[in-house]
Amino acid sequence: MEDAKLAVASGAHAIVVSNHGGRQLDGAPSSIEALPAIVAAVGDQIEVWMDGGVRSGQDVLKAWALGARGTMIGRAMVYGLGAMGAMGEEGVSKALEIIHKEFDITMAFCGHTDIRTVDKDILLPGTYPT
Ligand SMILES: Cc1cc2nc3c(=O)[nH]c(=O)nc-3n(C[C@H](O)[C@H](O)[C@H](O)COP(=O)(O)O)c2cc1C
Repeated sequence: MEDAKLAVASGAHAIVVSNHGGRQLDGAPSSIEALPAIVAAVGDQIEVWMDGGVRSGQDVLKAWALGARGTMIGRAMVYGLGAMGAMGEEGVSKALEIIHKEFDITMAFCGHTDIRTVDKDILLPGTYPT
C-alpha cells in the first residue's frame, strides 16, 4: 500500500494493479484480490486500473464494482487473434465485441443501466475481499 501512496504523492495520474498475467510469482495474490486494498489506500485521489485474468464482460464489471476504473486485457485478445483458423484482426475485434456484449448483459442482470451506479453491492458478500 505504501507504493500506491507514493504513486499519489509523486503526481501519478493513475495506478495499474497487475500481476503481469500471473506468470512471475505463483504465490502472488491475483490482481482482483489485491485491488480493493489499493483502491482504499488511494481513495479518490487517482484512478486505479487493473489487469490480469480479465476474460469476460463479467470480469470487467466485477473489477469496476471493486473500484477499478479501467481494465486491460492481454490473453483474451490473443485467444481472439488465434481463434477459428487464426482470425487475426477480425478475431481480436470479435473478442472485444463478445466482452462488450457480456458486459452489457451483466449490467442488465444486475439491474443497472448506468455504470456510475454500480458498486460492490452487485457482488455476493464474502466472495471478494472488500
Ligand atoms: C504475449 C504476452 C506477452 C507479455 N509480455 C510481458 C512482459 O514482457 N512483461 C510483463 O511485465 N508483462 C507481460 N505480459 C503481461 C501483460 O502485460 C498483462 O499484464 C497480462 O497479459 C494481463 O493478464 P491477462 O493476460 O490475464 O489479461 C505479457 C502478456 C502476453 C499475453
